[in-house]
Amino acid sequence: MNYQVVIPAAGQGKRMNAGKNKQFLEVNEIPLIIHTLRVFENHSLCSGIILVINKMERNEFEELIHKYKITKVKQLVYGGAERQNSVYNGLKACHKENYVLVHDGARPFVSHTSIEELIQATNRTGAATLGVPLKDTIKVVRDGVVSHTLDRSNLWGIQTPQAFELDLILNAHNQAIEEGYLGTDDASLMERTGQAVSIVMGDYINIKITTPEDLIIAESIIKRK
Ligand SMILES: Nc1ccn([C@@H]2O[C@H](COP(=O)(O)OP(=O)(O)OP(=O)(O)O)[C@@H](O)[C@H]2O)c(=O)n1
Ligand SMILES: C[C@](O)(CO)[C@H](O)COP(=O)(O)O
Repeated sequence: MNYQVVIPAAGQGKRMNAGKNKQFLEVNEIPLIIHTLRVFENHSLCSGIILVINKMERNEFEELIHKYKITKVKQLVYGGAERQNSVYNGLKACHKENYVLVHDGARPFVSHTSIEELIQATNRTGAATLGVPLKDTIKVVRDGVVSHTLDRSNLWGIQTPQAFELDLILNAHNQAIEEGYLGTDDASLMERTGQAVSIVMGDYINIKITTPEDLIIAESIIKRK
């Protein structure tokens, strides 16, 4: 079952504190975004990539796409102030095909196996997300004091890709706009429509490169590949 993927890469990388979009930072001498794009460039089921970028960075992205021969990028779409805005802009550019995946440009280590398991789950429920059971104890904290501890047995760390039937996720985004809801992932918008979202076991190495420490981990992951 072929799919298209929307890759939001229009953030500022504030938590990385690198003075530029973290997508351009190199891991093992290759820009982060190229590591991510190559996953889908090299996946036979991926029919096309919609890359969501900051308008001011178009030249940089075009140069990298050309240099590294990423042929599946079908369109460069401009992002918005929030990740949700960026993803929505990317979804609107998708053509009516089976499934659409939404995957953070800052997650370079997702595997083809995980993607294919995600698509199989989407066949069943119309929506699915990768995730991993949490390993740390999670507590709710208010004003610097622990309020209570959550039952870890039902808590998952959610990753991307997340996969959807295109019409369903577009409807969910439109509903979120009408309700003024801003979520931190796309599955949460689907949940609000009452749509079942399947959870698919991901890999703990499918990390999101967010803070400087993540670059150290990324270098070691790459070296072990
Ligand atoms: N307005 C935004 C915000 C985020 N993203 C993208 O969404 C993914 C996940 O977001 P995050 O890891 O938070 O990236 P940044 O927003 O760049 O990081 P920060 O919050 O530290 O600024 C990233 O690939 C990022 O480029 C986006 O396309 N548009
Ligand atoms: C979508 C996501 O990667 C799932 O864990 C996460 O919510 C993105 O959060 P961010 O703050 O936009 O990086």
